Amino acid sequence: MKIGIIGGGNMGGSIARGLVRSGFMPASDIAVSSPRNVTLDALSADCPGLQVSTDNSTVVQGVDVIMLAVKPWLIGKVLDEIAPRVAFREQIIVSLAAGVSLSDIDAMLHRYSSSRTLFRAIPNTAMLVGSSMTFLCSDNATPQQVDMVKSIFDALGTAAVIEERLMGAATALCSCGIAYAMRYVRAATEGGVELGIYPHKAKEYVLATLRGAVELLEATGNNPEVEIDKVTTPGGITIKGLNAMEAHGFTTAVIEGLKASSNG
Ligand SMILES: NC(=O)C1=CN([C@@H]2O[C@H](COP(=O)(O)OP(=O)(O)OC[C@H]3O[C@@H](n4cnc5c(N)ncnc54)[C@H](OP(=O)(O)O)[C@@H]3O)[C@@H](O)[C@H]2O)C=CC1
Ligand SMILES: O=C(O)[C@@H]1CCC=N1
Repeated sequence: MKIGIIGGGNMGGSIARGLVRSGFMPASDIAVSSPRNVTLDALSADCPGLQVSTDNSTVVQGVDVIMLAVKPWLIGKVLDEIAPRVAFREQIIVSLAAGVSLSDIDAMLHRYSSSRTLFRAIPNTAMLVGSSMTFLCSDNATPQQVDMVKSIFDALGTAAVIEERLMGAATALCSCGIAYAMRYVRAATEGGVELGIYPHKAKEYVLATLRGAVELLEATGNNPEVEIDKVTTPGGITIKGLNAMEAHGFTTAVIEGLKASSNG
């Protein structure tokens, strides 16, 4: 398999770096285009052998999968640039653009081809370390094509194929969600500092605690409340902390944040 990636930023760059680092494919089978040489030079330094170009239409030649990793408002412009060089019957287009639907992309390509295979992929920034939760949906794809695209994102973490109607919710939960998790880490770290722990130590302790929480939930399969019950001694300090957090809107703040993201 060969992959052409248009846009070498957070997403496009992480896909290229992640696929090479994981050993999923050699750098020589990946081509990346981006307008600035500084972006391409950094990618080439990390992934020797990668094919790089400032010309988007170059990277679509001879690849099986074309990834669109540019900002949402550039998708139409990029498609107009590459469409004359795309073999729509053979090449799969995967858009990473949040909020741009399969039918939006289909409409942009209507004048170039009557039949095409389209995917949307919504990963998160943890692709870089092989731990992204990525959501996929598709139009006009065979089961083999779905397996092929899923295998790419499984190499960068865990991929799930979902209905397109759920993409907004999934984006909020897991793609924006990584920023929300970071904000919890920052908040907990700041709390630790106020309680007298050095910042770098507080962050280390918070991360270790979160790792433990994730592993407990994964190992037991329990609802988080079951695990919370094990921590909250009646009349003890944990319930006092939880109730103070709820009094300040913890759960509501998280849910309202997710809803705001998903409506955006
Ligand atoms: N960031 C995230 O967490 C997530 C982002 N997405 C989606 O992924 C897409 C990319 O986002 P992200 O990677 O964060 O954005 P970045 O800004 O990090 O990367 C975009 C890249 O596009 C390049 N670029 C700009 N104009 C063009 C062009 N005309 N042709 C080719 N490349 C171009 C830029 O190049 P250069 O560096 O050379 O200037 C840049 O490297 C967006 O549509 C976003 O909605 C989806 C899920 C999560
Ligand atoms: O904030 C955004 O719009 C992008 C899409 C999902 C994560 N970042």
